[in-house]
Amino acid sequence: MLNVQHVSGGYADESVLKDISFQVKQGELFGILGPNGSGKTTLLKMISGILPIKQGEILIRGKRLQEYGIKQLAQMVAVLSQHSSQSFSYTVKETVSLGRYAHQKGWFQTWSKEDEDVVQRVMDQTGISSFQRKDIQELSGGEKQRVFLAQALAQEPEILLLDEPTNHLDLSYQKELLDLLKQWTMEKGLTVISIFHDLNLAGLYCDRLLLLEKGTININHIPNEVLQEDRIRDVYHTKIQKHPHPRVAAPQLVLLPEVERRKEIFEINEGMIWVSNEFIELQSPAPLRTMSSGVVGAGTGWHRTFVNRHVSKDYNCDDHRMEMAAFLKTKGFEPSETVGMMTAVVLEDVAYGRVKLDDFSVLVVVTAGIGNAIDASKSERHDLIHTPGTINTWVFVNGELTEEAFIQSIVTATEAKVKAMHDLKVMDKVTETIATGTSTDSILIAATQSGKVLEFAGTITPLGRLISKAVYQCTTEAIQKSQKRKH
Ligand SMILES: Nc1ncnc2c1ncn2[C@@H]1O[C@H](COP(=O)(O)OP(=O)(O)OP(=O)(O)O)[C@@H](O)[C@H]1O
Repeated sequence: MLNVQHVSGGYADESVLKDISFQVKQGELFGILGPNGSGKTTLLKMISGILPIKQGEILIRGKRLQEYGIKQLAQMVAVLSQHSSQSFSYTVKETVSLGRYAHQKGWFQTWSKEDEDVVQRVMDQTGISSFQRKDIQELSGGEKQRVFLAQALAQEPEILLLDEPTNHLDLSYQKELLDLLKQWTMEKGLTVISIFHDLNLAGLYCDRLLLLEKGTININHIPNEVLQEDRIRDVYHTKIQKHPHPRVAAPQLVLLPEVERRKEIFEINEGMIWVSNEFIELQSPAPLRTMSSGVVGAGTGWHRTFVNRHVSKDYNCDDHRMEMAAFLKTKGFEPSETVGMMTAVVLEDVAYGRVKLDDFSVLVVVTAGIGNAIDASKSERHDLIHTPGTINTWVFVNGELTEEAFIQSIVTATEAKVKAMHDLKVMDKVTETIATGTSTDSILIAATQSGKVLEFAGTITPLGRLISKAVYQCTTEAIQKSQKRKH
């Protein structure tokens, strides 16, 4: 659809863009990124024919840009610029209708039924029909933006050029606009080329991204390749971290502030554990980085309160997450800051202990109910019944863990738990073989993310050794206490 070949040019004698080449296919949502002054707007002006090209060619549908007449080009390309403004007093509908100019024939321009239909349709699609009689000067920045988008769409272009289209738009209109553009590219084959300052929106919506750096192309590729930590840091001169979008297969970037919130030096220790009949609680002085399977606070996050709540053996609830969150609130805990688990064991049977090396330490807290113990290798012989007999394992690390170390910590802690069950010969009642856990075991790994960097947590690494030892000992002790209570 669009073919940019070795284009150079800019303003007066100075070449802002140097030897730019890329292609955009029909139906693509193509993003142009780059720091301030890198040449994004200049490139868009060249594609729209506003700014002459010094060297190279721009072809639209195989035909050189210069060979198109003004009206012909306006039927192919519409532009929504960053600072669309008009000084005349027009109504919304009149402003949108100006977009039909390129489609009107002859000297005596007539307003056809088709013109009217198109204007009404694009006003509906952009959600501005309800205020079509209002004066454009009376609208908010976001409303104006949508009117100018409708004007560009009324042109019925094949290529839509946008300079930061989400500027002025609040969160929901940003999403709505981009959803709409994406839909048009997919359903109507509209080609959209848009400048983005928000790298996350670009990563979420664009098929391909062109990253400009000082008037040259740094990379032209799929979002995952363009939005690499090193590349963005080098081009934008700022620290960022890449992480996956939680719902969509798209990369997202987060800024890493130079001035971090005041980091207190603290250590998670046994003195912070508080046990009552109702719950075991540990309050951290600052949020810890967590990975857990808690009823509340599951997945990865930052949490400062940890609660293991006692529930009766016949606890049954349609929405246990909601119920648990409500419980936490009644006890004065903030659910968004809490990892919460449930157990039916008597809480005073908790076992905990801290193990140390010179430069870091690990605190483990375990409650173990084994009435529901299961041999994982034969679990298909069990009915699917969730009972509260559960082993809840908390692992607190006073150190800084990598993502790898978090996951390895879960593996290592699980292996140590299985071995404790094995050595105590905890039986699966159905299969009459040694159990490996219960069907509802839960785990938490929480790290202070300060102090020693702990890259790995496999069983023989320094961190793995401490986790194995503490989890094995605490699980053994907690199981023994629970067995003793039963007899
Ligand atoms: N009308 C102009 N006359 C002369 N130089 C200009 C003109 N407009 C822009 N420039 C220069 O061209 C360079 C690229 O500007 P351009 O507007 O294309 O950057 P941009 O990547 O869109 O930046 P921003 O993110 O700030 O909008 C800048 O150095 C700018 O000073």
